[in-house]
Amino acid sequence: MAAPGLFISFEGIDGAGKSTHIDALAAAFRAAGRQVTLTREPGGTPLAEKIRALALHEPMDALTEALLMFAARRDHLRQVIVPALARGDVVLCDRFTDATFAYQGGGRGFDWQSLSILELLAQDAPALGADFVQKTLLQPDLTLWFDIPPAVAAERLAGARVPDRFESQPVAFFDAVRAGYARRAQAEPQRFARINADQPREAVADEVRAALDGRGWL
Ligand SMILES: Nc1ncnc2c1ncn2[C@@H]1O[C@H](COP(=O)(O)OP(=O)(O)OP(=O)(O)O)[C@@H](O)[C@H]1O
Ligand SMILES: Cc1cn([C@H]2C[C@H](O)[C@@H](COP(=O)(O)O)O2)c(=O)[nH]c1=O
Repeated sequence: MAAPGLFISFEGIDGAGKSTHIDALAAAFRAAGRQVTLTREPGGTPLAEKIRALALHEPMDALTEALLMFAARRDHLRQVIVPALARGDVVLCDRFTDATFAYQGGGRGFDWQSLSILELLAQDAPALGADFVQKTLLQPDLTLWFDIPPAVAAERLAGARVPDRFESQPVAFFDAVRAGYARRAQAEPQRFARINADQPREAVADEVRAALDGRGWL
């Protein structure tokens, strides 16, 4: 019998270092014989990538930003995530719904209750496909939260690329985003693994591997 699908998300403030570790984890799963779908949010489909370009570069208010994130996510769920999980793939996703609560909720100050309603709407089950039958919201099986002080992340990003709308925010914004992630992690401690990202790459990789060990996935 094919292995059931597995959904792992990678979260953290900009520059935390999550992208650095996604490819290594994909290689580990492939070496274990698993089919891997590597994707990201906002993005992952042609439509969602167009939304990403708008959300990262065009001026807009917090509600517009939140609506765009969920619109992109719905298309991504329909086109990529749900079909991949149904095939039995390991889905490695660079950000998912926790990012909306952390950035639009924590960072922009948008209220969490409204975000929860949008989350429900974006996952409206019948329209996600006949195979998508579930009673609860789709959440990752594991969320790796790369936690780092904003000043350290900013130093890593400095000069690396032209900053987008989020990357150009002040440290205080990322303090609030980080607090948003902490709140999500506290609410669902079994799903979240906090990775201390303020360490050399090898030490971070060891923590990532330790978070996977014991779950029987690799
Ligand atoms: N442990 C580390 N120590 C020092 N520098 C690191 C470490 N991990 C990653 N970096 C560097 O920090 C920068 C940001 O890393 P990366 O792009 O992986 O972060 P990210 O969390 O994916 O950021 P973003 O969400 O903004 O794309 C890169 O230049 C990367 O080489
Ligand atoms: C999913 C999601 C993302 N964001 C923000 C977080 C980042 O600043 C960018 C994505 O860029 P990355 O370098 O690929 O991580 O978008 C957000 O504000 N809300 C979300 O839901």
